Amino acid sequence: MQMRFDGLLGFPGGLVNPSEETLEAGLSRELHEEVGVAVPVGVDDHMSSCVSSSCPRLITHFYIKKMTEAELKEIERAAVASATDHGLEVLGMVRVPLYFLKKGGGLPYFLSHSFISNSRAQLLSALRHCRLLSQGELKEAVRQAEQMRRTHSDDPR
Ligand SMILES: O=c1[nH]cnc2c1ncn2[C@@H]1O[C@H](COP(=O)(O)OP(=O)(O)O)[C@@H](O)[C@H]1O
Repeated sequence: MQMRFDGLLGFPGGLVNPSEETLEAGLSRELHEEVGVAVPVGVDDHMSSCVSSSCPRLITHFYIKKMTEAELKEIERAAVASATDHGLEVLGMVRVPLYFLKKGGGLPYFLSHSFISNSRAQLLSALRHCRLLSQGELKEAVRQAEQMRRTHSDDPR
């Protein structure tokens, strides 16, 4: 995922006007700006679509692209070295911790942060779809994250 300019976590991507280009062409263009390398995206990579709760004229389309660790590392390097949006719209790529540590560390803590739009739900559906974590582990991570959020909101400031 990435840290966005507004301080929220989200996925690489952006707005596409479907009367001007296909969703996949628009996503490939945004990926090039945000991660600095060409990542070919096709209709077969489409995972889900959803009307945005914040703006009914906006539809969020989510794509999953499987890659090797070497490909991921190349993207991480390019995101800093050559992405035109680095330091502007994107403040850095982040890896999602797919493990549990004591006291909610790892995935639960990650999920307790703030995410743009429905990207948190998109992350959870991708982890489920790719079977990177079991249904039980995901439920437990969400439960611990909610508990942590409640604790934080009680913190005196
Ligand atoms: O990772 C994401 N998942 C779901 N929706 C997102 C995500 N990132 C951005 N959005 C939605 O898309 C809208 C446009 O995002 P953004 O302003 O970052 O696009 P841009 O890169 O074209 O400027 C946001 O207001 C938000 O509702």
